[in-house]
Order: sequence, then C-alpha cells, then structure tokens
Amino acid sequence: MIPKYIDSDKVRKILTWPLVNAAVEEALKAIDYSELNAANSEQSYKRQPPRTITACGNASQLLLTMPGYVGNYKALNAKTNDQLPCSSTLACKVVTSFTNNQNLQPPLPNILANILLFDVNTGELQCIMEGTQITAWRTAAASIVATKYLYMKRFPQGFQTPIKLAIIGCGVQGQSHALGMCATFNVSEIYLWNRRQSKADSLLLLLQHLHLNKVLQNPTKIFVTDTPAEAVREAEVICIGTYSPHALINYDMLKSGDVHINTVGAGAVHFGEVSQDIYDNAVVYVDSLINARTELKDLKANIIGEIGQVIREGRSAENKSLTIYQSLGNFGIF
Ligand SMILES: NC(=O)C1=CN([C@@H]2O[C@H](COP(=O)(O)OP(=O)(O)OC[C@H]3O[C@@H](n4cnc5c(N)ncnc54)[C@H](O)[C@@H]3O)[C@@H](O)[C@H]2O)C=CC1
Ligand SMILES: O=C([O-])C1=[NH+]CCC1
Repeated sequence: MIPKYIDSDKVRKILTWPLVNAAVEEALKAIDYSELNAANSEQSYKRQPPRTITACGNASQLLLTMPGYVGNYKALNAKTNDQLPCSSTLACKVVTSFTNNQNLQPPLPNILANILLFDVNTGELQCIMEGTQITAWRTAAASIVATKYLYMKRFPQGFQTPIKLAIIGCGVQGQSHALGMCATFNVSEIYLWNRRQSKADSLLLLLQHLHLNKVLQNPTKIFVTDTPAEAVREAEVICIGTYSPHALINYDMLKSGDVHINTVGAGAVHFGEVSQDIYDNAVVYVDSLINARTELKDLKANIIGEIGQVIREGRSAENKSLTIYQSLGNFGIF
C-alpha cells in the first residue's frame, strides 16, 4: 500500500488557534502514567511512552521520535456532530533538529517534522502528514494552555485579563507564540527581541499587518527592543524560544508581582535560556515528567509536576507569583 501524503498546504488549511489549543489541552491532559487498561478494554486509553533522541554525529543534528497510541475512542463528525464508530490510532511524530539548516542557501527550518499514521490492525504505514507547521503551532498552543492554567486563572477576569507580552527570539517559535498568544488572549502590549533585529522587525510588520486587516484584534502597541532586559521589564507573560546556551534573562530584569514564563528552547539542552536565579524564585511545571527525568536531569529547579495534572485535578498552581512552564515538547496525541 502506498501511504497517503498530506502536505503542508493541506495541513495549514485546517489549523486554527481554537482548534489547536483545544487539541493540545486534551493531549497534555492525556499524559498520565496510571496502570493502563488492557487492549480489549471498552474504555478509551492512551500510551505516550518517553521519546527518544538520537544524535547524528553531534548535538546540533538530532532525530527525535515521539510515538503515541490511543485505543477505543469515539470521535465526533466535525460537520454533523454525530458520533463516529469507535476507533484507535497508532502514530509517531518524527522530528529532526539540524541547527545549520538556517545557514543553507536557500535556508531550511532547523526543526522539520513528519507524522506517521499506521493501520492499527496490520501495522502498515497509511499516511505521512507534514508536521513542521503542526510542531510550530502545537508548541505555542502548549504554552498558551500553560499560561491559561498557571497565569490567567489567578485573575477574576480570566481570559479577558489584559497582558503585556514579551517574545524573546523571533524565529519560528517566536512567531507562532506571538500569533497564538495574540489570537487567544487580550494582549495589550507586545515587546519583541531577537539577536538579529531584522527578524524582530519582520514580526512587528506581520503583527501590524494582521491587526490592520482585522485578523488579529490585538495588540495595538508593538515594540522592538534593543535588549532582552528591555523586552521583559514590563512583561507579565514571557515566551522565550532560542538556541542560546547562555541565560538571556535573569531575575533582576523581571517586573515584580505576577509573572509567567514559557521557556521552550535552547536546542539539544532543553533549558538554559533563563538564569538560575529565576528558577530559584519560581515554581516549574513541565509537559512530561517522564521526559523531564532524563532531559532535565541537570536542571536545578523546583519542578512541581505536569500541566496535565493541573488541568485534570482542577487545582491551581502553587501560591507563587513567578511560574515557569518548561516546555520539552511532545507529540500531542490524545
Ligand atoms: N519545546 C518544544 O516543544 C520545541 C522546542 N523547540 C526549540 O525552540 C527553539 C527555537 O526553535 P525555532 O524557533 O524553530 O528556531 P529558529 O531557528 O526559527 O529560531 C531560533 C531563534 O533563536 C535565536 N538564537 C539562536 N541562537 C541564539 C543565541 N545564542 N542567543 C540569542 N538568540 C539566539 C535566533 O536569532 C532565532 O531567532 C530551539 O531551541 C528548538 O529546539 C522547537 C520546537 C518545539
Ligand atoms: O516536541 C518537539 O517537536 C520538539 N521538541 C524539541 C525540538 C522539537
């Protein structure tokens, strides 16, 4: 059987922020390690084992594999809302992170992804879905869900609470975080910083264009800053997605009071963009504790648990004004 290929144009057409945010929220909730039901169970169940990371020669060339299985689920027909027959999905997201790609002529994204879907009865490969954009959207959506549960829930106005947002690093992740956050929350001001300023300028132009064309309602005030310190000085929510091996922000740079940080980058080492004194003063949540045990073993931080636990158990984050969502990344199956 020749697998069906779903290219990036087709994928892009179905992605919207409400859809991706809701799917990612379910996927984060679905990460649990309770004894799973037998395969012949009537109930829906899922498996998301730890991901593997293979270095291909050196740490700047990585292959990440993220398998997932959901058994016995009943989806709804998106058009009619009727319940579809019970089904199961076996899939694996395969991501490469080759950090020299941006220097190629023409450049390629550093992070490339494909999602493989298998026949659950025979194991045959049925479909390959282009996953690069899904990864950009999924990662930003996970930060959005973390911001919703760790930060927005602190305020009576919830989602409507106006926020000043800082984006540190305006590459693929910086852009998807800026667009997703502005599409979801009431962002009153946004501060953009990138090592090479032209990328921050381009993101400013894109945001202005989308605002003028009423694709985005906010923000009305957009600033490009000369330093990360200027970008975070007023910010209540900070999203940082770079390959920086050194901390770009430290505790003294943050405003006092309620602040939430989504830190998604730093390449092969999945932390380091944020200084130790920020971790010392914060409580930290992750997407996957199983992956954190290996990938964050050198991080000295008060890791409280997973975002999924916070959502499932309906409990609010610890009573601390500074929270961090330390994003490692995962497949996003539920
Ligand atoms: N947690 C997750 O689920 C995911 C994490 N990532 C990570 O997010 C980070 C960004 O990925 P992309 O946006 O796709 O890459 P990108 O190449 O599109 O953007 C990277 C940005 O980082 C900046 N940068 C690189 N080195 C820097 C340094 N030493 N100091 C300051 N800025 C620096 C660049 O100027 C660029 O704007 C990477 O570390 C990547 O591994 C990417 C996808 C998913
Ligand atoms: O989850 C993901 O797709 C990734 N995490 C780190 C790089 C890509």
